[in-house]
Amino acid sequence: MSDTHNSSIPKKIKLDATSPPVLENEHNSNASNNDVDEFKFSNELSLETIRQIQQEFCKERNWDQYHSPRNILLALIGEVGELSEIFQWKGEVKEGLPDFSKKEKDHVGQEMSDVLIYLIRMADRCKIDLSTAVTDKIRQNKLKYPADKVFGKSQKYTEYD
Ligand SMILES: Nc1ccn([C@H]2C[C@H](O)[C@@H](COP(=O)(O)OP(=O)(O)OP(=O)(O)O)O2)c(=O)n1
Repeated sequence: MSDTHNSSIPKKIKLDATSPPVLENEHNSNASNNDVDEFKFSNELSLETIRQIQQEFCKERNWDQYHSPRNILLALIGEVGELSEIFQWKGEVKEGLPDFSKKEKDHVGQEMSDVLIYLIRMADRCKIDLSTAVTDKIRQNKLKYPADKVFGKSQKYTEYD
């Protein structure tokens, strides 16, 4: 059955060491429904779309001259600092941020967006295809941390036999 016919069926990401990441219907895998989180992002934006929007935003303002890789990196770190500021002094926070006000949670989303926008802009200015880099990195992570070897353990890969 085609993907369109199964759009309401939860999907599981399949990624092995040899093939690119694909979304496959759970019907076609051995995974149980418990493996799929209910929370998910909307499909509004891809990394490439954000790259184009930010490129346009900067062109319209004649800001390319300021957006050197180093300047963008500093701006990115500044935004990570702003994101950290929201969490500082709060101690450990619960998954889903149930104890945050709506205003605080919106603020978290805004600062995360700034971080992502600058990260994508930096990749663009460095001419690094971030989509491909992320795909490669996820593949490396899977090889470095085989599930059967590290299941339930949190050490770095260098600490395993
Ligand atoms: N020279 C700039 C300035 C801004 N932006 C874009 C990318 C970020 O998404 C956002 C950052 O804007 P601000 O520097 O105004 O930072 P904040 O939005 O975090 O505002 P504030 O520092 O008041 O919280 O705008 C950009 O691309 N290049």
